[in-house]
Amino acid sequence: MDRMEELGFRSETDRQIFREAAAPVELSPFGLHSGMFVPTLERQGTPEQSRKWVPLGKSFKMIGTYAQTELGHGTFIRGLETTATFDPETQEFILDSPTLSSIKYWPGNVAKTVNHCLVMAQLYTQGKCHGTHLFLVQVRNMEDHTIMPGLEIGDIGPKLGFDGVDNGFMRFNKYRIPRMNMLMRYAKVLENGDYIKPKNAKLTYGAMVMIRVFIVMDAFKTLSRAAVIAVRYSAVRRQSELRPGGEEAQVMDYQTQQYKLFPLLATSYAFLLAAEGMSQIYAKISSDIERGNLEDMPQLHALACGLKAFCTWVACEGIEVCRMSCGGHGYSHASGIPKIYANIVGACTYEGENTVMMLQTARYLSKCYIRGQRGESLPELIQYLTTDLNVKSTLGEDCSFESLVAAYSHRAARMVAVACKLQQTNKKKGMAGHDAWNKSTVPFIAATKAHCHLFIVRNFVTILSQKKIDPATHNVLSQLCTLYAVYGIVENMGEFMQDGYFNQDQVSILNRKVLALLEDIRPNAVALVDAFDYPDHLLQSCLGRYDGQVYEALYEYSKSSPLNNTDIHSSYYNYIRPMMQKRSESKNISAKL
Ligand SMILES: CCCCCCCC/C=C\CCCCCCCCCCC/C=C/C(=O)SCCNC(=O)CCNC(=O)[C@H](O)C(C)(C)COP(=O)(O)OP(=O)(O)OC[C@H]1O[C@@H](n2cnc3c(N)ncnc32)[C@H](O)[C@@H]1OP(=O)(O)O
Ligand SMILES: Cc1cc2nc3c(=O)[nH]c(=O)nc-3n(C[C@H](O)[C@H](O)[C@H](O)COP(=O)(O)OP(=O)(O)OC[C@H]3O[C@@H](n4cnc5c(N)ncnc54)[C@H](O)[C@@H]3O)c2cc1C
Repeated sequence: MDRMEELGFRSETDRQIFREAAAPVELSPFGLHSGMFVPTLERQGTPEQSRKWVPLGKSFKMIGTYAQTELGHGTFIRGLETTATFDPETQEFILDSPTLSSIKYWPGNVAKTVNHCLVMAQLYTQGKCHGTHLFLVQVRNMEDHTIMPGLEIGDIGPKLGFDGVDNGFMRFNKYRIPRMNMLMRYAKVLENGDYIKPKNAKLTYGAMVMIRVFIVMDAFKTLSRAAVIAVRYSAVRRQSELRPGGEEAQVMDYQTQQYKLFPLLATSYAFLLAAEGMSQIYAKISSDIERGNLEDMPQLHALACGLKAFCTWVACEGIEVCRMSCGGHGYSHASGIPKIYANIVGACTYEGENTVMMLQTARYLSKCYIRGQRGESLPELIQYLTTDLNVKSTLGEDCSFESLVAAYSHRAARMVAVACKLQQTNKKKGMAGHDAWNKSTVPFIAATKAHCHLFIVRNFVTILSQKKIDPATHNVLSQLCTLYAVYGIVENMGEFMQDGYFNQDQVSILNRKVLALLEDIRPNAVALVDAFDYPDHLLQSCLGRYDGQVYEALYEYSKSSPLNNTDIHSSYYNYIRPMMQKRSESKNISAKL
């Protein structure tokens, strides 16, 4: 923290880059403090509350996290059981964990690190429940870091990854906090206990929307790092004879290796641009919301949910492909890839479990579809829903951007229509609304993935069409954009072909194009990963080193393994030798052994 001050790092992005450089493969134990706790105080507190608490948070005089999930509920926020009951006599809220399932469980850094939490709890005042709200709660003594009386706090134990984060549990036993510790920017409890409700109850969910936007950028960062490692290693690794009797080939010269890695390289560039686009949309709409204009809040929620789920699912699958494309060495921590995977795969769950997030976007698409059918105007990003589904593709040998975007628009519009019609058919069969919805959610998930895929392809094309880029760079980026789009069609051909949108010749064109693009990109593959400019320190990979000295690095890495500190391990003396001695004393063992 002090070093960041010395270096004059003011922006959160610069600070995050510094944190990643300082701790390249472990998530910071202060990440949630900086990424969720402080921004939520800024956005959900009154001006007075922000003025009081944000400086304390930014100077680390107060260290906090976001404590929402409980043993019994993570997804269903309205089902959270922690209570915050207002006591007008003492002007306090009484926080309580009334049941075993209400114990806060999972909040990052709650176990040993933080001294404060933002706690999501059901607000009760004047005998009435007003739903979930956020409360600032001191959980440890500021002098000696002991747990405050009335609280039970601990670590939840080992996890798949996220080792730098002490996820914990926390139980409240009639724990009192001042009335003014409720974040009251949008909802308030007056001294007499009167509840002033917010313009929109979902404003208290704002912190999650913000982090979902961050996670889209995380999906890019993690996938691109794995791609850098795998592509560089594929340039160094020689294995097997491509030409009989010739020298062993760079594995990157095998078409199958190119088909594994180059679409992921293209996806990395697509996700970077999508994350930047998402961040710009978030900045605009969240500032509108802060000024009281909530009109685009549903669109922001739907886009953040959908992209967070789509990008983390694709990134995690892609990181695994990168690992496997490095053979045995990819399975070693020396490659750096297992750690990348272990730290990001949780993102498919945290900040909104991906399926549930996709269904939020699906719900928004369903409503927009109905509005479109009525001829009502739709937000620009959704206008494709009114695409004429009788139109066929005009795709030619050149696989133009226009024909590719049209294909993705058609696919998404068709799939949303199929899901909505199933939902409507279910209703006509007499199903209740919630059953008609539930019995159409599988097609809605597929349609929502198509919707997100369209956003990313269209965004990539738009940026290439609008940005001033030198011709050589534009040519290579256009190859990546075309590869991302064509590969997505080839890999999901059934969804594009179901209504005969492409003819047989066009399918052949696409299958030929994806292979041709692999050859086009091959000469620039290493340059395209070098362009991300990740220092070796950040990659922590013997396989992805900039200098390509892979075997030297692996040998040094292995020699440094703690198991090599002694030639004979204590297990020989404690177990192996006694076992062998016992065997050799046995009568039926031949002395000749
Ligand atoms: C550890 C390292 C951290 C590093 C941190 C950063 C460091 C530095 C900073 C910058 C760099 C950033 C890099 C960080 C990268 C990320 C790190 C993340 C760390 C991981 C920490 C994890 C934290 C957590 O997991 S916190 C808990 C998250 N929990 C959830 O997300 C719960 C998900 N569930 C929900 O959101 C809701 O239950 C729901 C939306 C699924 C349903 O809500 P419900 O009230 O039931 O509403 P529903 O009936 O479905 O819908 C009613 C209408 O309301 C609309 N709506 C719902 N939600 C919203 C919303 N948020 N906004 C707007 N509108 C909403 C919904 O659409 C309905 O509308 P309709 O019109 O009626 O259809
Ligand atoms: C690494 C990590 C860090 C975390 N950090 C924090 C933190 O700092 N603070 C915090 O408060 N929480 C944190 N969490 C908790 C996290 O937010 C929750 O785990 C997440 O919201 C998912 O909720 P859940 O665990 O209840 O899953 P569930 O919702 O129980 O998921 C189980 C299954 O049920 C399905 N499901 C649930 N609801 C529906 C539905 N309506 N329709 C269809 N299917 C459904 C899901 O798709 C899933 O397949 C963290 C979790 C992890 C893994």
